[in-house]
Amino acid sequence: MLSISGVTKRYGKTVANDNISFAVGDGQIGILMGPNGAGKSTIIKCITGLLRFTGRIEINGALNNTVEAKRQLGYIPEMPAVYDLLTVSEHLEFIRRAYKVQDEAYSQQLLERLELWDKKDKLGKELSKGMQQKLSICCALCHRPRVAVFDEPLVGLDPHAIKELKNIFRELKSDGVSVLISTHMIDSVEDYWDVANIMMNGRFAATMLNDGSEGESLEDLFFQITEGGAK
Ligand SMILES: Nc1ncnc2c1ncn2[C@@H]1O[C@H](COP(=O)(O)OP(=O)(O)OP(=O)(O)O)[C@@H](O)[C@H]1O
Repeated sequence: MLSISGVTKRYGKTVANDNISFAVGDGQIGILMGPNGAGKSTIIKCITGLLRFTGRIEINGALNNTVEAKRQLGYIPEMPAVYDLLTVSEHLEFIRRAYKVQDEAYSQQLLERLELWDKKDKLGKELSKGMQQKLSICCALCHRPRVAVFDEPLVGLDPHAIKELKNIFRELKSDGVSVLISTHMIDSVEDYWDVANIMMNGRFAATMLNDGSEGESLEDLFFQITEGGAK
C-alpha cells in the first residue's frame, strides 16, 4: 500500500505539489497523468525520498524516509542513471547485495524478458538509451518491491519491451504490489489501470476509478480537463 497525505512541495515560489493526498492499494495500478509541469515527477520524487516535502508518505505502513520503506520500494526514474563502468550483470549484483537478495534467477529472468541477457557483459556506458531504461527497470524490480513507482516508463522502449513491461505490470498487480505509473501515453494504459489521477498545476483535477462500468474514456476526461472544459 502506498499512502500519500497532505503532501506539499515548493520550489521557491512555485508550488509544485499542493496538498496532495491519494493511495494505491495492494494489487492496484494507479496512473498519474497531466500536462508538462503539472507536478507528476515532483510527487514521485517525494515518494522515493529524493525531495523534502511537508505532509506524510507511507510505503506499506513505513514512513518513506525509513530503511524499512526503502526496502519495499522500487523506483524507475524518468531518465535512467546507470553506472558507466559496471556491466549489466554487475548492476544487478550490486542491487542484490545492497538489498541482501539471494534470488539470482529472478534477475536473470527480468534481463531475459527485456532482451538484455545477451548484453550482460556490456558496460553501462556502452548501452543505448532504451537499453539503459530496460536495465533501470530490472534493477528496480529485482528485489521484489511491494510498491513500484514508474516515471514515464514506456518512453524510449521498443515494441517488444513495451509489451513485456505491460505484462510485468499485470503480474505485479496479481502479486499484490502497489504500482504507480506516471505517463503521457494514455492509450498505453487504457486496459489495466485501477485508479487514474489527472494533475493540473500541482493539484488533482480529477480522479477516475476503473470499475468496469461503461462511461467516459480516460482520454476524453483528460482532454476535457486539460483543454479547459472543467468537470
Ligand atoms: N528543480 C526544480 N527547481 C525549480 N522548479 C522546479 C524543479 N523541478 C520542477 N520544478 C517546477 O515544478 C513544477 C512541476 O514540475 P514536474 O517536473 O513535477 O512536472 P511534471 O508533471 O513531471 O512534468 P513533465 O510531464 O514535463 O515531466 C513545474 O512548474 C516545474 O517548473
